[in-house]
Amino acid sequence: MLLDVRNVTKTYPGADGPIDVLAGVSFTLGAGETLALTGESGSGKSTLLHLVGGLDQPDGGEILIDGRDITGFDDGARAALRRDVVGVVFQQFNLIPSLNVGDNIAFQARLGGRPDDGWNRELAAKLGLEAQLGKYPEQLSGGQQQRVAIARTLAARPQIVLADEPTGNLDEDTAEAVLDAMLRLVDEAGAALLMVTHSQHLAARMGARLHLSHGRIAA
Ligand SMILES: Nc1ncnc2c1ncn2[C@@H]1O[C@H](COP(=O)(O)OP(=O)(O)OP(=O)(O)O)[C@@H](O)[C@H]1O
Repeated sequence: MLLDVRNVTKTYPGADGPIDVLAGVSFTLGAGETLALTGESGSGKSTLLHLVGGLDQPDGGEILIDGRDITGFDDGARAALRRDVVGVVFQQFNLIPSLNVGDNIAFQARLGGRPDDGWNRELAAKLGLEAQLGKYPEQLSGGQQQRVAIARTLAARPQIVLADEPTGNLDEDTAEAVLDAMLRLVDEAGAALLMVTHSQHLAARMGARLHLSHGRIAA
């Protein structure tokens, strides 16, 4: 199994005592599978994505990626995980202002030692960014920046794509096109996608759905 999340817990300190944001969450995600993560604001969706992406540590439970429990990883191993295995698309796009769109797209793949200009061009075409390749992030609209961030993540060919509302800033048609591209690319690359979305419509297009409520997965 590509991703195996077992009984993960995470507690944050709150004004009225500790808050059990995740109170024992378990699920699996295999190669080629897509999973929509839904739940009310504050239900712990971003927290869960951060844990799977190795950006934060759970208080309990195990997160196995390709059979290896990442919860015991040190900082170096977690950085390697994000460089080589897991790709994240968060709500902040974190594009590099001094690099043009083409170089932003290529950045992560180059960092991971997997540069592939043909794949980058294909991604730019699929995400409608061909005309923007020479531009800099500040010259782009929010939706264009979001598509560059998605292209950059997919360019590195991660086995697991984690996306936190990746189409949140986009109009309906563009959101649909971006999801089309992500699903197709995940399918072609045999990767897996875990995507937070508030859109029931987009969630319905994913292979399965995980609904978080009160720290647990609701049936
Ligand atoms: N670093 C932190 N310290 C303390 N509390 C936190 C921290 N990060 C998140 N929380 C709390 O944990 C809960 C879950 O937050 P999280 O961002 O995971 O929710 P979410 O489901 O992604 O929400 P949204 O849909 O609004 O993005 C919230 O109550 C939040 O205030």
